[in-house]
Amino acid sequence: MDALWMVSPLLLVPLLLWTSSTFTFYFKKFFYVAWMMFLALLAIPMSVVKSGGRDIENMRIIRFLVRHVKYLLGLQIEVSGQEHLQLQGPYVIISNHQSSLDVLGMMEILPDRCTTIAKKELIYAGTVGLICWLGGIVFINRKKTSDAKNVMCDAAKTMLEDQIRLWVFPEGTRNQQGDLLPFKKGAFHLAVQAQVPIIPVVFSSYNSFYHRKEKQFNSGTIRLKILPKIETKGMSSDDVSSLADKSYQVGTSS
Ligand SMILES: CCCCCCCCCCCCCCCCC(=O)SCCNC(=O)CCNC(=O)[C@H](O)C(C)(C)COP(=O)(O)OP(=O)(O)OC[C@H]1O[C@@H](n2cnc3c(N)ncnc32)[C@H](O)[C@@H]1OP(=O)(O)O
Ligand SMILES: CCCCCCCC/C=C\CCCCCCCC(=O)OC[C@@H](O)COP(=O)(O)O
Repeated sequence: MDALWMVSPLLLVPLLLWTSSTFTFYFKKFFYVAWMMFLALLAIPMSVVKSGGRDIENMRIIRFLVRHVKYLLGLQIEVSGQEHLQLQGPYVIISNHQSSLDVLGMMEILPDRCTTIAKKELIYAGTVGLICWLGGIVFINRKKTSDAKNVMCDAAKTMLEDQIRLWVFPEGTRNQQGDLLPFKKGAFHLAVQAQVPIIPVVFSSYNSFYHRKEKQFNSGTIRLKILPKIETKGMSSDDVSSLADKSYQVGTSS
């Protein structure tokens, strides 16, 4: 009987931990990173066997392996406007960027032959970095604008030569304020140089279930709205600013 009295409060500890929302926050964050690292570890040999190295077709493997992760985190993803992605050939997708959780929404709708532009630091993220490289992700150095621009100019050519679609986060960084930061110009130069349409995608705010400051990570729904394409045919570099402004307005009003 004495032993039971000593053990029962101890049994409460995991229960209290489990119900504490701060614990849930850290647990889910840790689990997300660890699980993605593990999935990347699986994806690396699969990609090497399938394509022999860096190849955009490896994005199919990544997309397939990531799609269940939302369930493990208690998230649902609702998509509208899927028909706007049913275009032939290359295009540029632009979307707002809130957190690394955006990868989940991205993999939900990622079209074939589509990869993304990311900061070069991501390549050092262990197995995740390696699978990003194998998936053909285009890395840019944000601290060296001229290098970043050159890489994106090359990407415009590769898009056409290899029939590739590119996903760019035109805010250039993560933003959790529920609004849109001013757009950088790279995505619009890219679309104009390749003369391909832009497809805006709007992620709903994560604030209803995820708060970094308050350490909250509850269950919730991510809504993805795919908007009609914005044409760039016939545009030149002089039109880039107005194209960026127009895309920004489309994004803020959706
Ligand atoms: C199976 C397991 C799996 C595990 C996980 C797998 C994950 C798999 C994949 C998911 C990966 C997701 C990764 C997400 C990562 C997201 C990011 O990293 S976001 C950060 C990086 N991205 C960006 O920064 C893109 C947006 N930025 C830009 O486009 C910028 O414009 C820039 C090219 C970086 C330049 O930046 P900056 O100089 O600060 O800004 P601007 O004001 O835009 O430009 C200055 C000046 O230059 C002109 N200009 C810009 N680009 C070009 C160009 N390409 N060509 C010519 N000129 C250009 C621009 O017009 C400005 O001049 P102006 O006279 O003022 O107009
Ligand atoms: C050994 C190194 C360990 C590092 C572990 C980190 C690995 C991350 C693991 C899982 C997350 C999977 C998805 C990763 C892709 C998301 C990357 C991301 O969102 O990068 C941030 C970038 O957009 C903007 O960054 P800044 O806020 O401007 O800076």
